[in-house]
This record gives sequence, structure tokens and C-alpha cells, in this order.
Amino acid sequence: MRQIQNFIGGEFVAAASGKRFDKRSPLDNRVIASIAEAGQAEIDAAVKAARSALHGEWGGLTTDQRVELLYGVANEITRRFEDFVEAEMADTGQPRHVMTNVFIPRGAANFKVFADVVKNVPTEAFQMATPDGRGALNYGIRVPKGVIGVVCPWNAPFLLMTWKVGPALACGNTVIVKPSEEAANTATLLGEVMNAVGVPKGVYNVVNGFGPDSAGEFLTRHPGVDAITFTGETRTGTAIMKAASEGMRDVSFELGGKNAGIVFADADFDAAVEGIFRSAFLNSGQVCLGTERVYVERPIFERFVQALKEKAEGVKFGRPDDHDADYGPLISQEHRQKVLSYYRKAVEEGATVVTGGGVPQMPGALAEGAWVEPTIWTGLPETASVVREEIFGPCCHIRPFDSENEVVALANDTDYGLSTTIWTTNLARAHRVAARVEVGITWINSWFLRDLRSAFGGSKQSGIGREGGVHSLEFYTETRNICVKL
Ligand SMILES: NC(=O)C1=CN([C@@H]2O[C@H](COP(=O)(O)OP(=O)(O)OC[C@H]3O[C@@H](n4cnc5c(N)ncnc54)[C@H](O)[C@@H]3O)[C@@H](O)[C@H]2O)C=CC1
Ligand SMILES: O=C(O)/C=C/C=C(\O)C(=O)O
Repeated sequence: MRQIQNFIGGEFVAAASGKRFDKRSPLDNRVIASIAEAGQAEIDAAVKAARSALHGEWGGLTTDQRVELLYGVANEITRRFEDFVEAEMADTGQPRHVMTNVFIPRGAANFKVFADVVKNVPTEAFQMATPDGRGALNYGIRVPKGVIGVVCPWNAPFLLMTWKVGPALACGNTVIVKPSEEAANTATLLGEVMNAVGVPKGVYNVVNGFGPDSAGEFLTRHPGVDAITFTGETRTGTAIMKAASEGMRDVSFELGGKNAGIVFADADFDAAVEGIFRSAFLNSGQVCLGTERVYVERPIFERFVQALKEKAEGVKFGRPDDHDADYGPLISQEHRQKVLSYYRKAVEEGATVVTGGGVPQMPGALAEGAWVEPTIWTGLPETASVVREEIFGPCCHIRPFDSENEVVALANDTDYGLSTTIWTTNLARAHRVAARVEVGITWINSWFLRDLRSAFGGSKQSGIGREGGVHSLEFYTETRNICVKL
């Protein structure tokens, strides 16, 4: 069983209180790790370490030296690729191919790409006229914001944590990461990487624990934290925003979604089925960008539902390393209860269950795991709970539509605004619809295709701010304007 400590000032440390909590495997509910729970003392120590690194060796590095170190971090992650894959598979139970193709390589890329961005993105300069005719020059310099609190969810732990830590460090900040209580493994492993490549002590810190009345709340309330970046539930975002208002601290939020997939009758049918299948069921539906509402143009509706059903019924449940398996469990028993409660609610509200709706029969110890069936519903009104609320499980509701205007109105009829995926071969229509859908990210004839230089974030209740490329620099630095009279 793994013993996970906090990582503060370059050292792995237990909690002064001696408090620990268990992490259970999503596969079979066995206890697989014991985690030291950080209290106020550990948060204070982490803030102190992060602040002193900012004013110490780290703060004195040139951009080139920082960039070099971050390349070193990326290379060390790649060298220890298998350790990261194993650690994340243990926490989430998701298949090896998802780790090796998507989640872990993105961790390394998050350091390399933002090192490059910081090196290559210029700051602004304006020449201005003055009454004496000599003029003046304004130019901006970017300075790090300071100590950044990084609060992370469990669904793509390493990808989402490094997506914040990479740019924050590239910009010269120091960070205190609060990983999800359900997925602390890879954040801890990254501490080993930081030490191995010589990142100065205190630059990267990890405090483990829960949200309210635990590490998450202590961190986000701490006056020594200068800004907070958070990915997680909208409700948690509200609590963190309240905490950040003390001291006027900046926030960047990536929150929940209830994303629409839109399939026009002229779409490449097989590609659309495959795309919607991935967007609804990848990572067992635990992807913030995932599709839980599917709108299909009426002429192909029945055929589409049938094809998606066949794909959903073809998944093979099993352990991450099982060669015959391609489908994992949910993160925890608690999350499974939430998802299953929506499965029941859908039936109560009158859904036609096209497939799924329950728990698969699993052999041996796996019977104790957090498994649920991929589930498809039709026949519900747009007011139904499973059409309005984010479930964050492997499920979607499919409804027919008859016109472009109708589907745009349906897609926009939600409090959320994170992402959309549109499938059509009529590119003029694709661009038209994309511009009208009220979300931060739209994919046309694709899904989850990521260029880390592009803007990422949500509209409405799906988030505040944008990260990615230059947008990350906007959040992780402050621009100071210097005006020189010539
Ligand atoms: N928009 C996006 O990019 C993404 C959004 N999500 C959302 O995240 C949810 C799943 O992740 P969870 O870990 O369950 O989300 P969550 O919001 O419950 O927890 C996320 C993190 O916040 C911490 N936390 C909880 N309450 C807190 C508080 N009062 N103060 C400070 N920290 C607190 C937790 O310990 C955890 O580390 C999904 O429902 C989805 O909506 C997940 C991934 C990406
Ligand atoms: O690609 C990103 O930067 C973010 C991806 C988000 C997820 O995978 C998620 O939140 O599930």
C-alpha cells in the first residue's frame, strides 16, 4: 500500500496532526493508499516555503534558466513515463491506453509548451506623441503573480494539474497544489521529478486533503496565496470565489458542463457515431468536455441511436492492464451512487432506456468496484433532470431536431457553456452554428483535439477566464506598464 505524504519545501512530510485518510481502488474498493492530511500548519509551511522560493534562487533565475528547468521536468516525466502511468491507473482505474495516449503525455507537454510560450510571446509597446514633440514610449513587462494555489479534480488528475502548474512555473510563480482526495498519486510523484531535475525547494508544493474544513479550504482562504486556479464543480467554484474575495485575489475557474453534441444528417455517419461515442463515454464519461446531450437531425435519428447503442454495448469492462478490456469504472463508490441516482431519476421522469441504466456483472473482486453501464436515453423533455444537470458519468440523452435554429436554441438552453461538438459536411453551416453556440470551446467534426496554444475555458456557469497559450500568461503574470518620456 502506498504511503503518500505532503510535499513542502522539497521534502516529503507527514501531517503535524498525524491525520491520514485512505484511498480506495475504483476497481475493487480495496484500500490502496494512506494519505497524510494537511492541516493549517502544513498550509502555513507550504505558503512560507513558496514565498521564500519566490524571493530566493527561483526568483533570481532568468527566463532561459527557468525554461531549461521546465524542459528538464518534461524530460524526466517522459523518462519515468511508466511510473506515472501506473500511479494514475491505480487512482482512476482507467485503461492503460488512455493513460499512455492522452493523460500522461499531456503532462510532459504542459511543461514544454508553456516554456516555449513564455520564451516566445512578446509584451506590448506603444509610442505616443507628447505636446513638446519628443514623445514617449510605453512598454509592458510581465511579472509573476506570486504564490499560486492550484486546486484540482480527480477525473484527469495529472493532465489537469500540470495544465496549471506548467504555465504557472513558466511565468516564474511558485505553486501549492491541492490534488483531489481521490487522486493524489501523480502530484506526489511530480515532487520527486522536481527534486531530481533541481527545481529549487519550495517552488512546487503539494498539500493533501479534502475541501471544506480541510486542505482545500485552508489553502484558498490563506492570505499568503496570491491567486487561485481551480478545476472542479461549479458549486465548489462558488465557495472558492468567496474565499478569494478576501484580499481581492484573482481566480481562474474551469467548472462543470452539460455539453451538447450536434449531428446533422449530412455528417460522415460513421465518424459522427465514433466521435459522439468517444465524447460521451471516454474515461467512463468523466470528462468535463464530454457530451451528455446529443441532438441528431431527424432523418438519421433512429439509425444513429441504433449505431450508438451497438457501440455502447460493445465496451469491455476490465482492469486497466487487461488486454481484452477497454472500459474502466467510475472514480469511487460515492460518485457511483450519484450517477446511479440519475439513472433511476431518468426512468422516473419517463425516459426510454436505449441501453444500460445499471451495473455490469463483474467477476470476483471486481464486483466490489465502482462500475456502471454506459447508458443512453431518449424521449425526455428538455426539463428533465438528466437533460439539465451535469451527471459526469457515461450517459447521454439523444433527441431529434428539424432545423438549424431549433438545434442552436436547444444547445444554448442550459446554465452551462463549456464545449460543443458539431458534426456536418456542410462547412458553411458548421461555422455558422459554431459562432452561435454559447460555449468556450467548439469542435467541428472532432472532439477533444487540443492545441495548447489556443484558448480554453467556459462561458456562463462553466468557468471564469481562459487558459492556454498567451491566455495563461494573462492569468499567471501581472503586466506592469512603464512609460518613458523621450
Ligand atoms: N471545466 C473543467 O475543465 C472541468 C470540470 N470538472 C468538474 O469537476 C467535477 C469533478 O471533480 P470533483 O473533484 O468532484 O470536483 P470538486 O469541485 O468536488 O473538487 C475539486 C477539488 O476541489 C476541492 N474542494 C472541494 N471543496 C472545496 C472548498 N470548499 N474549498 C477548496 N477546495 C475545495 C476538492 O478537494 C478537489 O481537490 C465534475 O463535476 C466537473 O463538473 C472536472 C474536470 C474539468
Ligand atoms: O485538455 C485540457 O486542457 C483539459 C481537458 C479536460 C479534461 O480532460 C477534463 O476536464 O476532463
